[in-house]
Amino acid sequence: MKTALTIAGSDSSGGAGIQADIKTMITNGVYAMSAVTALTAQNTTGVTGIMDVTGDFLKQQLDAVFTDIYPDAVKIGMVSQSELIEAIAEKLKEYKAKNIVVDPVMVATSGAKLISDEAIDTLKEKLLPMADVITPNIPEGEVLSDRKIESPDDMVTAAKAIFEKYGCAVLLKGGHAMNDANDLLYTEEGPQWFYGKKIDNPNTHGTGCTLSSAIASNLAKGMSMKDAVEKGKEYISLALGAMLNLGAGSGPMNHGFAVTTDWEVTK
Ligand SMILES: Nc1ncnc2c1ncn2[C@@H]1O[C@H](COP(=O)(O)OP(=O)(O)OP(=O)(O)O)[C@@H](O)[C@H]1O
Ligand SMILES: Cc1ncc(COP(=O)(O)O)c(N)n1
Repeated sequence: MKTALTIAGSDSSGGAGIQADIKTMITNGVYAMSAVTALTAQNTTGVTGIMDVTGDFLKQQLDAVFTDIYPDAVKIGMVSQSELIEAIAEKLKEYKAKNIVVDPVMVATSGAKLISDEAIDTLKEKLLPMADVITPNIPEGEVLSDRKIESPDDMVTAAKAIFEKYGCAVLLKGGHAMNDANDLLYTEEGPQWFYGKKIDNPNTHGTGCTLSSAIASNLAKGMSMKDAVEKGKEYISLALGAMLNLGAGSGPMNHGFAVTTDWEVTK
């Protein structure tokens, strides 16, 4: 069985962060592991508290994982402090991690800021150059490219700028901001659009976490970047389309739409 590691924050409501990542990885057929960067007290209406782990403890978790069950892919999500980003960069280099997917999480759907300004600089300097692919949404793409993104043409210009600056593939997600759920992948082969039908579902908590984990799972299984993105997008469309409706705010998706309860113990 292929294996994947998520390095991210815990979402107590289970729709985003580590919990979304693990549900996604299981449903996509890989063995899921985690290194927790922070605990959040969070539900579908907002984040009420964040408690970061220490850099040393994050390193301990990464040592424990990499020295025992080596991950075939690594997904990185919420990391709010520079010290933690530095710890991740150091350990990924030490263990020669492969298939690194960075979701540069900055602001939650509910509006809470999930990264310090100083950490954004460290992310740019230390982590993005190590990534195989980064998956910014439109506001994150604006921060990383230093330009406004207001049209599909702007998305191409921004993704190219990010690709050239950090030397990694860029999946710029149109999901929240543009009319359709069209995402742009920029690689050394240039731009490629992945078209998606916008699903009329307000429950989009954790869509970014979920897509990046699906891509990491697909890379772990040996897919090309294009196939990993295409299949990842299919997965998120089905999870959103399952129309789960939980909580008072922007609710979670049904990550386990393909999981069956129709099993029995054979005697
Ligand atoms: N309503 C929708 N219908 C179909 N696909 C969607 C919808 N909303 C988002 N997506 C898709 O979900 C994926 C995640 O994109 P999105 O822009 O929502 O990321 P994000 O803002 O980082 O997510 P979040 O911050 O909520 O975790 C993309 O493939 C996007 O196209
Ligand atoms: C621990 C954690 N990580 C990431 C997100 C972003 O996801 P979203 O923007 O969908 O709330 C989150 N809310 N919580």
